[in-house]
Amino acid sequence: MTTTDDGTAPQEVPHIQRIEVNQLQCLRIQTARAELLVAEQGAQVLRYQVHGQEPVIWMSEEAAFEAGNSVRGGIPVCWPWFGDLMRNPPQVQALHSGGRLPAHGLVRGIDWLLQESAIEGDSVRLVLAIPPTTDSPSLRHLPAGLELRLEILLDDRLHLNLTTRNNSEQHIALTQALHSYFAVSSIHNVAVEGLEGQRYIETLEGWAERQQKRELVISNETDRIYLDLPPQLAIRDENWKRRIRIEASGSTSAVVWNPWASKARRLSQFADDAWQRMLCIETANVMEDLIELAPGEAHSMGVAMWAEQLGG
Ligand SMILES: O=P(O)(O)OC[C@H]1O[C@@H](O)[C@H](O)[C@@H](O)[C@@H]1O
Repeated sequence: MTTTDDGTAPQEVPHIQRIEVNQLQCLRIQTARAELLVAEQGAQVLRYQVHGQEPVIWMSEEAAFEAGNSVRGGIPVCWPWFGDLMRNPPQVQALHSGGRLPAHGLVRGIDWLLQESAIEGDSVRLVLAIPPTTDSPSLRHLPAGLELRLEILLDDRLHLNLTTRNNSEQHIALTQALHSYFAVSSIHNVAVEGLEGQRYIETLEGWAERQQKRELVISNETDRIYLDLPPQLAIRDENWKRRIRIEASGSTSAVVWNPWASKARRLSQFADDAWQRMLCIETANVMEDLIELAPGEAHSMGVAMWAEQLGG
């Protein structure tokens, strides 16, 4: 039998393993090509890295992996509202009055339930769902019967698909995001492709509407909501000679965020210089791209991400 350097039997790939990272129960997936780590809390992707390459997804060196707190980095799920509830469309605000109203909604810090895990050839599929709203203290103000699940598929790419099903008896409105923290060689050496000519809301200057003239380069604190987007965006990274492709479905809005130096000092689980190594491009349904569902209706928002060599 072949053994690895530490004398243990090599594990077949793909495989799915349960591990604990500090206080969090996680699923670690290895395929011949890549590694993926997903926390049951928040159904949060914590790591996505193709073997031998720089990580696609950034994780904070100061991440705490604590129960009840969203981890800084990875891909938090924001639902059923994005950002500050008071900045959301009135239909979304109307649904929430009681209980805590934290930024980015209610599901980042709660345990999701693993509903499916399957190895299909060289790929691995997981499905996680929030608990029934009536069972969860944090969700009990939501209409009974509102369901949310995240399907995660790892093949040559990472695919996430977030589905809301309104099995309640009332009309609902929500905003949401897959809050992806991408890893970059240096924020000073990347450009975001695909935003040229698009409308955006500059949240740092009174939520004024602007138009993106050229390709976006980040040169100061950035917190913008882009609207009417085509499905394909990309981060071109000259130092790492790669382009991260980001392909959205069921979404025409995206949030682009980098805190830059001064806000970085005020963020939790975030090193003072970490802003140079990350860039959030968050596939979203926000502002006028909100989701409205009559009883019985469902909506899926997805993102696929992968890295290509520059020039390829
Ligand atoms: O610290 P949090 O709640 O994870 O939010 C981080 C950032 O998330 C981004 O999506 C927002 O646009 C920013 O305004 C916010 O600062």
